[in-house]
Formats: sequence, C-alpha cells, structure tokens
Amino acid sequence: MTSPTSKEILRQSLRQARDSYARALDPAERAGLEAAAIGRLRAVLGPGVWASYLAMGSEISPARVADNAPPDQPIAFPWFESREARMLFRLGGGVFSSGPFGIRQPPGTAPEMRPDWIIVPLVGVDPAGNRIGQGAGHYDRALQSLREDGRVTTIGLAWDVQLVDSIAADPWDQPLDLIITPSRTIRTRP
Ligand SMILES: Nc1nc2c(c(=O)[nH]1)N(C=O)[C@@H](CNc1ccc(C(=O)N[C@@H](CCC(=O)O)C(=O)O)cc1)CN2
Ligand SMILES: Nc1ncnc2c1ncn2[C@@H]1O[C@H](COP(=O)(O)OP(=O)(O)OP(=O)(O)O)[C@@H](O)[C@H]1O
Repeated sequence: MTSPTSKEILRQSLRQARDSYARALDPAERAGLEAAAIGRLRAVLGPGVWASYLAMGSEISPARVADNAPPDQPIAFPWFESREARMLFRLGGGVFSSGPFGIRQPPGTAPEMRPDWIIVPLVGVDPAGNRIGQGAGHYDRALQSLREDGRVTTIGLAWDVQLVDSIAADPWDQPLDLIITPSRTIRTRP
C-alpha cells in the first residue's frame, strides 16, 4: 500500500472544507449564493452548446442556469456507458435516469453533443485555473480531447471556500479558463 500523494491529501481536506461549509448554509442562504453564481455564469456564457452538471452533495448547483437561457438553448450533461467508460456529453431536457456514479444522466438515446462551454464541478481550484476534481480524470480527459479538435471555454463553479492560493498541476491537468463563485468571476488568462 502506497502513501497518499499530496494531491490526495489536499483533495480530502478541500472536500471536508466544502462539505462543512455547505452543511452550515441554511436553504435560503444556499439558494441566494447559488443565484449569485448563476447570474455570473449567465454574464459569461455565449452562443453554442452549454454543458452543465447535476450537483451532488455539497457541490454548488448550476441547475438554474437554464432559467432565462435563450429559447431552445442546448444544455448537455455528462454521460457514461459504464464506470470504466470515458465521459461523453449528451443533450439534457427530457428524462434523466441513474448513471454509474450515482448521478443522474440523460438516456443513451439522447444526442451526443460537442460543448462550446463547459461548467465544471470542482473539489478545489486556484486563481490560475488549476483544479482538483474527483480524481478519476474524467474532465481532464474530456477537456484534452475537446481542446485537440477545437475551441471550448471551461468555467469552474465553486463555493468561495474552494478557492485556494495554489494547486500544483500535474502534466495531464487541464486548466480552467474562468472560475465563478457566488462573489467572484476570475479570468485565468487575459
Ligand atoms: N455533480 C458532478 N457530476 C459529475 C462529476 C462531478 O464531480 N460532480 N464528475 C467529475 O468528474 C463526473 C463523474 N465522475 C465521478 C467520478 C468519481 C466519483 C466518486 O468517486 N465519487 C465518490 C464520492 C465522492 C464524494 O463523496 O464527494 C464515490 O462514489 O465514492 C463521482 C463522480 C461527471 N459528473
Ligand atoms: N488525457 C489523459 N489521458 C490519460 N489519462 C489521464 C488523462 N488525464 C488524466 N488522466 C489520468 O486521470 C487521473 C486524474 O487524476 P487527477 O488527480 O488529476 O484528477 P482530478 O484533477 O481530480 O480531475 P478529474 O476531475 O478530471 O477527475 C490520473 O490518474 C491521470 O493519469
């Protein structure tokens, strides 16, 4: 058994910080903070396909980004054939059913989409856009392949407590273009 890497230790402490922060919010307060973040998201999202996610546990929820979106705005969601498969994006809007990670997802019959904008869930993030996620490499792999064949703008969404001074990036890490919290919008590159 090997000892945990410093990234795993940081992931664990950031997850704990996120969990205890979110647990302490009362529902109205949480909804207000999420609404503030959604306002910031709507100010940066542009034309094309958006990819969102269905929040779990203590994650900040982007669900209401669909409110006041342009008519017929396509919004895609992560989709997995199995736990081992790579992450794809499929069009949401109809029914969602349970996926292999306990997160609901569109049906396998929903069209596969190439997102122009991706709202990325986070465990932690730094102001340069280096991120820590669940550790399975789902977003790193998906972003690498999307960036290889075109442009995609990535927006990390987090509670303010998830923003830390510095995260050491691994060679495979895909940095974020923007970070949005209830109180801040950070562009990681000019
Ligand atoms: N809301 C949400 N959707 C998402 C992600 C995410 O981080 N958040 N993903 C990001 O890649 C992808 C799913 N990838 C995942 C990879 C691993 C685990 C996982 O190991 N979960 C732990 C529980 C972790 C916790 O308590 O926070 C588990 O199942 O034991 C979950 C999702 C796509 N959809
Ligand atoms: N482009 C890639 N090709 C192959 N493997 C990759 C690629 N990107 C990441 N990985 C693998 O996936 C894992 C990602 O671990 P890491 O701790 O960086 O995840 P993370 O930053 O929490 O990101 P994610 O939210 O994407 O899971 C590593 O084991 C890495 O080797």
